[in-house]
Amino acid sequence: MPDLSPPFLLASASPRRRELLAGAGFSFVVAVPGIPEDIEPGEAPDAAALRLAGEKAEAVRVSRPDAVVLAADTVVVLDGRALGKPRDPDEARAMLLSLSGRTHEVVTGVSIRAPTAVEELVARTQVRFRPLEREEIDRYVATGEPMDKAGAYGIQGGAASFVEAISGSYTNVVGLPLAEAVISLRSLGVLPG
Ligand SMILES: Cc1cn([C@H]2C[C@H](O)[C@@H](COP(=O)(O)OP(=O)(O)OP(=O)(O)O)O2)c(=O)[nH]c1=O
Repeated sequence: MPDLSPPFLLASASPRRRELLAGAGFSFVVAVPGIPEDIEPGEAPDAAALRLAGEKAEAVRVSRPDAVVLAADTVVVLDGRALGKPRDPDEARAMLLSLSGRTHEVVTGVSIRAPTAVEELVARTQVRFRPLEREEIDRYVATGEPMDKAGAYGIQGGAASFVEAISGSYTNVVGLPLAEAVISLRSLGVLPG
């Protein structure tokens, strides 16, 4: 895929987002937004994901108004409640137990800010977990992998075998819905074709 012109910035510290975007053939520079990522009490998960994606993009855009800035925020939604990253291993265990044997939704808000226009989207994917044994949850949490991930799991890692079914975008679950992002970049006119 050709380079974007103007310059393309990924406003993210997430190695997953970097890998997904690079794997899709984009050239970009990473800028870490460094903003607090708290969901406000009573805030709907979709609204929170979109707000946080917008704040991350804006935090980078203010110092680079010449660039196209892409940011995203992913939350896991169970019974209408957003699960972010676990604060500690106990919370990771509790999150995984609550997801066991059930279907949840993974929601990613994406914000793309170009010099003269903005595109925002929310992608949703349904994920069904098989029933999990307490021991395997303990073993998984002990690997440390859940700690920097929404819902305390990585579908691309040790939690792959937890997933019985998925409906919707896989890359959305990993943190960046690529097909939707490319469509938005096209409609901003910053991606040829
Ligand atoms: C559900 C799930 C989430 N995740 C990750 C994607 C995101 O990196 C993370 C959710 O946290 P986010 O706050 O969306 O992203 P981040 O803090 O890692 O990075 P940044 O805000 O700087 O862009 O969870 C996986 O890697 N695999 C999964 O299966």
